[in-house]
Amino acid sequence: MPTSRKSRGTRLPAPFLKRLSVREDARLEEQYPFNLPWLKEDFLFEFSTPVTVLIGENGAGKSTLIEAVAAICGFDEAGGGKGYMPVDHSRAVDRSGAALATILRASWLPKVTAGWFFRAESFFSVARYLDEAARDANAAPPDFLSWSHGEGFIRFFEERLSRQGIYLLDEPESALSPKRQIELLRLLHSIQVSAGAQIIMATHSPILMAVPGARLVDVTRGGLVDRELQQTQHFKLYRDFTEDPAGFVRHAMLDDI
Ligand SMILES: Nc1ncnc2c1ncn2[C@@H]1O[C@H](COP(=O)(O)OP(=O)(O)OP(=O)(O)O)[C@@H](O)[C@H]1O
Repeated sequence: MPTSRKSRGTRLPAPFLKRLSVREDARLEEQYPFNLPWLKEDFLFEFSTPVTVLIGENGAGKSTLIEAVAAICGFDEAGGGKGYMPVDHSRAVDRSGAALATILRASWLPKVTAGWFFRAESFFSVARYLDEAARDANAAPPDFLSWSHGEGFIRFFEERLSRQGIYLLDEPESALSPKRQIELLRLLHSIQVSAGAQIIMATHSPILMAVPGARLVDVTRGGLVDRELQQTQHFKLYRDFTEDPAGFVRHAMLDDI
């Protein structure tokens, strides 16, 4: 992977963010986000691979956890990198991730500040912001918006993920066809192999869950649980669907799934 290592870069391999735990002095209040079911006083998550894939049911708290990591990294909660504010904050931006971050302790080796928080819903604002910033600097704008939504996403990932840093991706599949998801899978695999960057990604896509060597972590009510791809609910559902689409749909109509 072509990594533009600046003098401040590290030679150490990812993962750079090693551990997240609840601070000893934290008080877990009754309201969201402190009442997420897996958030206990002894919550501890150790990152062991360059690519970590978070899975789990809708509402499990994956986005909230990723937003908290974004806040810890100093990234804008609405998406972007350190020091970027691409989204108009005059309209309410949910600060739950930042609230969660206040009770978490993060351990790094080394602390990296480069990276990006990618959210599908703010990609348009982020891409426009990057164009404006480039024009202000008399540079060529990256122009991610002149492509289709999915093509723009992939070009953005190709450009950004080749740099050393920590990258937080929240459901990046949302604009990607299965074929484009395979392109992203290839990129993620190269990062898993080179360890030049750390990726923490929440996804519902079984294709993106299949990054060879990546750690697959299920966010459940009881805690964060390691899984094999074939054990996941997502994989089993898609497998059953592709094996017998008509039978699968018949069962689904009966609310039998
Ligand atoms: N601002 C909020 N106030 C109260 N509850 C919230 C708020 N934002 C999210 N929640 C609740 O917190 C839980 C976790 O939400 P979150 O978006 O982190 O889940 P998720 O695992 O990312 O889900 P999905 O797969 O649908 O994206 C959900 O039950 C949600 O309804």
